[in-house]
Amino acid sequence: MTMSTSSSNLLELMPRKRQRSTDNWATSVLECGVCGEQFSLSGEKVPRLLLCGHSFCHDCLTRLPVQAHTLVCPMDRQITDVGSGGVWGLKKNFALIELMEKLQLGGTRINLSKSDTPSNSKVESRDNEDKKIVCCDEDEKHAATLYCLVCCTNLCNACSTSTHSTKTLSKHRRISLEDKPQQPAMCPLHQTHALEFACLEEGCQYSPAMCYLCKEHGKHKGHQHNLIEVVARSARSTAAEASERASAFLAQVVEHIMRSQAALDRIEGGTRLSTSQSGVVERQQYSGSAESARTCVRDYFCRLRESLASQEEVAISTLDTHVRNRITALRRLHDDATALRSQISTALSHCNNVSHQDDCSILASRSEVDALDHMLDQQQRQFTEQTVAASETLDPSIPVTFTKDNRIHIGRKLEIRIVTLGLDGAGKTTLLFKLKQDEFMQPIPTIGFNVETVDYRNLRFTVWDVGGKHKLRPLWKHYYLNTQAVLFVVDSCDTQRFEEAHTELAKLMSEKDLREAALLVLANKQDLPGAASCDEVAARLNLHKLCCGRSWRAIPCDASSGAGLEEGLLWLSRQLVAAGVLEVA
Ligand SMILES: Nc1nc2c(ncn2[C@@H]2O[C@H](COP(=O)(O)OP(=O)(O)OP(=O)(O)O)[C@@H](O)[C@H]2O)c(=O)[nH]1
Ligand SMILES: [Mg+2]
Repeated sequence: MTMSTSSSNLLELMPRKRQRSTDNWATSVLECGVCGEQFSLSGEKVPRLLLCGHSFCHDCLTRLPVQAHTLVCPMDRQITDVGSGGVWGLKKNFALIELMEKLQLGGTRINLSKSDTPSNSKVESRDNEDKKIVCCDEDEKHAATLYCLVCCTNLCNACSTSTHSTKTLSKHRRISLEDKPQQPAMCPLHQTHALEFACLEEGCQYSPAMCYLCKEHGKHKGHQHNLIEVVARSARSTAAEASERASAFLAQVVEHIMRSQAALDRIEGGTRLSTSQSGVVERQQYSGSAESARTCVRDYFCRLRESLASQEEVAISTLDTHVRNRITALRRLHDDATALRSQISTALSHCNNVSHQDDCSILASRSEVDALDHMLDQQQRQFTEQTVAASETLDPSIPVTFTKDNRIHIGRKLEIRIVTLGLDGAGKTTLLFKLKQDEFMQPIPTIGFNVETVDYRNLRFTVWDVGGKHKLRPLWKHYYLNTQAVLFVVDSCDTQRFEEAHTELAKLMSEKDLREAALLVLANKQDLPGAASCDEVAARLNLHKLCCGRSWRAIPCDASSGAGLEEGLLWLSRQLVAAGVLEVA
């Protein structure tokens, strides 16, 4: 649509000639400048505000052309940004609405729509318009206000008095023009007869109105019928109900459009027009929720990078300290060896000299040579011992391993502390022996604890095995501190005690010191007939619920063959080690 077309449309929409008295200021202020109809508190005639300050009714605004989300004011041609929501997005003129409400409450004689339904307000304002153009039949310049039921004339007050001044005429009943009875429509076939009846036959539904002659002798003869006003009343009430429903539905849809538009604006952000204190209209950028979410993600990763950077610094400083210590130790070794070399060279040269002496002289030096030989022997033994002890210092490699919490371990073995718990007789000690010596031994019930180190790849597990007898269980808590993993052993054949095992495990899981510890449940004694499967053990111990949020695993095993132990150690190492030069995985 071009601007010239819109201008011609605007002309159509410009105010009609108004016939209201100018002294009724409230009426003229509360009219739409385009259609001249009165504003209403809501609905189609509600006043909406343009950027230039002019207000027009919603109905007229929806008929103005919208180009690139802008409207041109019909009064001063200033442009208003309406956004993608169109006219619905324009602010209502609440000041005007408030004024109308106040006038209504104060009883000012203005005809505000109370029903507020768009259709009602429209019909009402059109009715008002029509009523106003009824001229007095005696003098066309006057507006009629009365209707004489006898003379059937529209009269103004003055003409009513002057024309009905005689004794006979003064008795004529005159009613307000608003109450004037409607003129009955006449039958197109029998023009002297009014259309008084409505035909109720299905075939006549498109032209049901009929006069007496049509009903008695014409095409509706014998048809079901009723009085036209009765049928019309029913149709009118149906239409009114439908109008009310449509109005409510429209309001619902408009509300939905506004809400969805508001949600879109909130997500996308954009530009908002606002009026400063000095009255200047300004455009303000505002960010939507999408941008806020992006900022939140960026902040999170920024903090993560900062935390990683500081962890990296700590790790590098640990490495530097390690390297410094290694270099210092190597230098000391080197210096000691250099001093020793000098001592040995001196002794060597002395021995060489003595060996070339004559018989008498060599005999005199004999004790001195023996002492030298003894000293060399002693130093060589000491040197060999030191060299063996320093073999690791002489290894130039620097093995590095990282734990899951990004701590660094430098050296061949990363030490991990584990505690083995479970009911008495579950097989904890048997499993420990199997791990350590690869032997199936018949242990006696543990009173106190056993501790062993088990090397696995680049890890060194220190495994604490604590007695599981009922009276020893209160001692378990002394083994929790700094424990990185718990091995909970269950006798898969002892189904009667699964409940007891569940209770003990539940207590362990609530321990503060074990909050970060990984949990490996070993369903032991799988070699015995009647052993419950690992899944059954997991279900009976309710592991999925008990260990929610923790790193855990249940593995079937038997201590007699060692089956399942390798898998368990591998799983543990993967839980505790992130990466390293020797790579666990
Ligand atoms: N067949 C079979 N017997 C096992 C297995 N594991 C343990 N046992 C036997 O179960 C019994 C109890 O084993 P222990 O290792 O002493 O049990 P525990 O959990 O250390 O018991 P407490 O020290 O009292 O807490 C011993 O007779 C073991 O030989 C297994 O996998 N298979
Ligand atoms: Mg034991």
